[in-house]
Amino acid sequence: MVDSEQIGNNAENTAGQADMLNKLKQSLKSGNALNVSAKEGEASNGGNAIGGQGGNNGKKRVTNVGHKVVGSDVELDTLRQLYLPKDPTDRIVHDDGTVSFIHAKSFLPVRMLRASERQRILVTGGAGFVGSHLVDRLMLMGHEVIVMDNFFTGTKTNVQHWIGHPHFDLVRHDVVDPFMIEVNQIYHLACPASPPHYQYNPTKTVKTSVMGTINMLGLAKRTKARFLLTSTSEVYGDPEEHPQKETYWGHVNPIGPRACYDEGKRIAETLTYSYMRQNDVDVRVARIFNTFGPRMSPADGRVVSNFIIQALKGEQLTIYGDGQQTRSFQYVHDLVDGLILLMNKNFTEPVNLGNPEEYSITDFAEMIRNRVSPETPIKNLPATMDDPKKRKPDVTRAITYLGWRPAFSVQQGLEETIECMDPMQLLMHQNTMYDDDFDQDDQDFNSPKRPGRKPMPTSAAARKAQNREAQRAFRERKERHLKDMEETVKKLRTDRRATLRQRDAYKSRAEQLRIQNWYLKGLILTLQLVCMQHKVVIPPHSPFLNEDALCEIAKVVAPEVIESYVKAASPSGITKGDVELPVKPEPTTSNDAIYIDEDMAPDSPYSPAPRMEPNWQTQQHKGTNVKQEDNNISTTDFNNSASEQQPPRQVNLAAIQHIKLKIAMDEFFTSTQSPTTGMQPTILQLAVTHDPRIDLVPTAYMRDRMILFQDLYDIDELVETLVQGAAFMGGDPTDKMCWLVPRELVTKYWYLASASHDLNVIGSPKAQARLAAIRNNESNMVAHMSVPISPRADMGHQNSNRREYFESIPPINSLSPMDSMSPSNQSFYPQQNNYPLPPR
Ligand SMILES: O=C(O)[C@H]1O[C@H](OP(=O)(O)OP(=O)(O)OC[C@H]2O[C@@H](n3ccc(=O)[nH]c3=O)[C@H](O)[C@@H]2O)[C@H](O)[C@@H](O)[C@@H]1O
Repeated sequence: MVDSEQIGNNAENTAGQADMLNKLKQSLKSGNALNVSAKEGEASNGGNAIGGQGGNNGKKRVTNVGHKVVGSDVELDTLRQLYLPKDPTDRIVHDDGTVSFIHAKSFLPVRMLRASERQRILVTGGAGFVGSHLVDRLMLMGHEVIVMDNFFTGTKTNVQHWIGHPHFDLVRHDVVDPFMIEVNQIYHLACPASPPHYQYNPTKTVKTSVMGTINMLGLAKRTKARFLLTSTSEVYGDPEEHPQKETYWGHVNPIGPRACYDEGKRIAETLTYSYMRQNDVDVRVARIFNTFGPRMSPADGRVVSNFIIQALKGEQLTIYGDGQQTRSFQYVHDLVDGLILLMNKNFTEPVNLGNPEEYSITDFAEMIRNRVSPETPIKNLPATMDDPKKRKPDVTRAITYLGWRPAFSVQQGLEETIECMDPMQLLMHQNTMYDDDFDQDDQDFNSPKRPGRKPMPTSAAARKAQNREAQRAFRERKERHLKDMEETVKKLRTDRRATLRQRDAYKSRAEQLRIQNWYLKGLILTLQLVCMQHKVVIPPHSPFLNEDALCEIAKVVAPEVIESYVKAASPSGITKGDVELPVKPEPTTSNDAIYIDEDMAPDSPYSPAPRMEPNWQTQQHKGTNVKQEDNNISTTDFNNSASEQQPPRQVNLAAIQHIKLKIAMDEFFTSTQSPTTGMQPTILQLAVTHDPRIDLVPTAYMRDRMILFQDLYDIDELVETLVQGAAFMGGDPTDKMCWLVPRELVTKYWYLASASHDLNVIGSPKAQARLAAIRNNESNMVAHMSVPISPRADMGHQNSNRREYFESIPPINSLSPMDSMSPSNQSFYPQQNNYPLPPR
């Protein structure tokens, strides 16, 4: 269990790690943090080496590596360019999490070799830690290199700086499977080398060692290539001889956890020499001792990378066992030198390649701790099984036959390795697949989960459980996604239906407007023709003719025209004497004022100035009380006498009525598509000046009468009665037969109706049939039965209004016969039934 205090401390540690690493790097460059005492020309082995043959005492700081004799010599700085961490220049990482790769690439210069000197070299495992350094050197030497790797422990990043080079090829291939290629040399490195890696899948490790080596030896046999096997110090097992010479046969537990690797390499050596003896394959065998250097993965699990990372992160250094076991560590460039020398020298016996600088693991841990972070604690964990107690190479053979000895001190190698640790990689390196090797108590971090693949559990059961969990999560995600999709589709369908409905409504409205437009154009044309016929000059269009305009018009038209206009606009319709030009109304702030258009309001900045409405727009209406409430305009108290004192109102009743009538008429004409000849102006309309509202009364007969008797009635009251009470029964709206009007209209304004028509209509079978149909709600006519003209009546109200309206009508046979044409004779009208009659 990790206690909460420790978690808190660890969280702080994590936050400061990036800073800490950067500081370390900085100070490392200036040689301070690690207390590095190794200077050029100064002997140094850190004082911890157990010493031995070929020790590093007195070693100079290395600046050049390789051997001229085989052409592998190169400056260390050149190699450093290939592995020192730097910002990648071949890509641009974008803020949205995408990356653009740039193809333009420059490579380090490689040696120019004659064709006869240039070798085609296959490096199996060439993308791994050791393999990639070998590839760098072979490339710089001017050879053609083919890297084969299955990327189990290797990465493309290790060799990416050569990808695209004409001398370089990269093949993703598992060496367990046969591979055909024409080559001159084969460096066979492919096999995981770190104990946690090779013990992860022991069977695969054995297959890789055995089948991989057979495949490569077969290839060498066929192509007559020279074959170099990278064997290991592990073939000596837990050695009883110290230091280990190549002649020592080893001490290996064939059934232990390390056997897959130890025995695999031993059989690989057996196979190599079998092919040599049996098939004349030109072979080399290198027995590699513990090696470290740049490009070691933070997840490698071997002691050098583990200790460096732990020290850099301020974690406990983990020593397996008592720490008295020894190892000899060599820097990777020395190993690569040895491998190239071995390949190119004529020596077929196995050769140890290692640095005899020997350390106990405890000493090595303290050395790294003291040089990186002295406060870092060291912790002992249980020993791993079959862990060799000591290991140190006898490199006499390498010195004698190859002229090779390790050049790098462990200190210099460590400096370079630490310098090359990528801080980002270190921070990412938490909870690796090997965490299970440690007790839970030893987990320094309870780090937040990182996105991406989970670490691979070590046990098969845990892997299965992880797979099951992943599959379940995937299923759930899929189901959620499908559900979301279904809902989206449903919503889109609903939206589509609504949009289609709206589109249809717009279409039909557009069609109505088109017809209305056509009709209005026709009307204007007709009016123009009439005006031409009667030599009337049409004044320019203006919603309100002001004083100036009227004076202007008066210059070109007869004075009677102006007089007519003013007369029509005056409330009484009577002018006294000379023409009375309308006066400009006083601006009002009364709440009762109704402005048809906001722009026409006196206060509006858009109001045309000077502007003067005709008087009829601002008159006070006798007996009429118009209120504006919730946009509803109600007219009440028709019968109030003129004597009743009403406060003066700036009410535009005439304009409102005009608009109501106009809207209603538009509706009729667009819905019924009836012929409109009935709306053509009558002779009286053309000849006699009259209130413009009369022009909107649908029946010509009624219009004429209204003009004739316009001095006898109150136009406002009459129009209001029509607007509120007239009902359209369908058919041609200009046909008086198609209208029902309020009873009041017939009784009060009897002179506007025709008694003979009344008789004819009521007594006619046609009227009876119509009314019967209306009452029974059967006729198609009912479907487009119209309604009170009032624009307030929407469709929803129309039906109920209509029903109530016609239900109040008695059966036709109960009506009293009209026995007189006299308007004064009230028996002429169905008194008791109180039902309205259509206008004549
Ligand atoms: O590096 C190498 O060249 C060699 O590494 C391994 O050999 P081994 O000596 O077991 O390598 P490490 O895992 O680095 O272990 C070295 C010693 O350090 C100890 N160790 C390792 C890791 C750690 O965190 N703590 C720790 O005490 C191990 O128990 C062992 O005693 C491989 O088995 C060899 O094939 C290979 O040649």
